Amino acid sequence: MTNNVLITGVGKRLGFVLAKHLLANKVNVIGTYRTDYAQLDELRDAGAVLYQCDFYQQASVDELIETILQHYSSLAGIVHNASDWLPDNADLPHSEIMQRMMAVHVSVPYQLNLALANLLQANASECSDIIHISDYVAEKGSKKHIAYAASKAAMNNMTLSFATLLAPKIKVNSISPALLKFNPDDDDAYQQKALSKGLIQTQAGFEEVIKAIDFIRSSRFMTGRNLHLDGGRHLK
Ligand SMILES: NC(=O)C1=CN([C@@H]2O[C@H](COP(=O)(O)OP(=O)(O)OC[C@H]3O[C@@H](n4cnc5c(N)ncnc54)[C@H](OP(=O)(O)O)[C@@H]3O)[C@@H](O)[C@H]2O)C=CC1
Ligand SMILES: Nc1nc2c(c(=O)[nH]1)N=C([C@H](O)[C@@H](O)CO)CN2
Repeated sequence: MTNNVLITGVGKRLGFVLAKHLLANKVNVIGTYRTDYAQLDELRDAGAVLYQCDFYQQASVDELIETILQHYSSLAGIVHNASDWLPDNADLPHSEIMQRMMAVHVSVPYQLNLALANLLQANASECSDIIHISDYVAEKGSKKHIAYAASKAAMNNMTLSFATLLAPKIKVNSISPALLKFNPDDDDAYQQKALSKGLIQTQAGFEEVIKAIDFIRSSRFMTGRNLHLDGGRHLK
């Protein structure tokens, strides 16, 4: 029985660690990357099949879909992890910022879900999964990442629509983390401010999401839901 899981954005951080975790658990990982980091060879050596795809280039997305449909007859899951955390003051026109946020967090997951639904239906086991990796700010808003937060909110709305459309075989859920892991250029002041926003004032770590993904994949009943992994931010 094939156990193929497509993960988008496996080049670094959560996507990379998640791919390693699933490979270690005998999952056939199909990964997409934009930048070809040296560490991707670790995934290749562990058996992952990786495809380069820039979600900002529709031709690249079309090629990815065509390639997956040609090479695979079933999928056990899709994890939409790829994401670009663009601030509204990025050195781009606001029109481009919004277009990019909607492309990577909404349009491409939408296209992949519809194009690959039959492969998810063909999965031999009882259920298949679509997991949208969203963000706590989808429900809170963000004064510095307005377009990003809006696109993650749209992603959560797609969870509701696709869960209804694809039930009962395919479960569709969101995971909404906050503060998983700082980026290297986050200074101490920023880190302290970000930590102070939660009741549990620590970085969750990527393992928090990996455990949530393992739970969702083991569930036979949860669909159309949003797992909040946010350290109690909603109560501050
Ligand atoms: N880290 C955190 O604290 C939090 C993370 N999240 C969410 O969790 C998920 C993982 O987070 P994290 O690992 O930090 O994310 P990163 O921003 O570190 O990595 C995102 C990945 O997506 C890829 N990507 C970005 N833009 C594109 C594009 N246009 N086409 C194809 N791939 C692209 C990146 O590729 P490249 O390296 O080439 O740019 C990278 O591999 C994301 O969905 C994020 O929004 C939510 C809340 C908190
Ligand atoms: N694609 C990304 N999305 C987000 C990131 C990131 O690094 N890449 N980081 C965050 C932060 O954790 C923020 O919530 C607090 O610093 C949010 N989304």
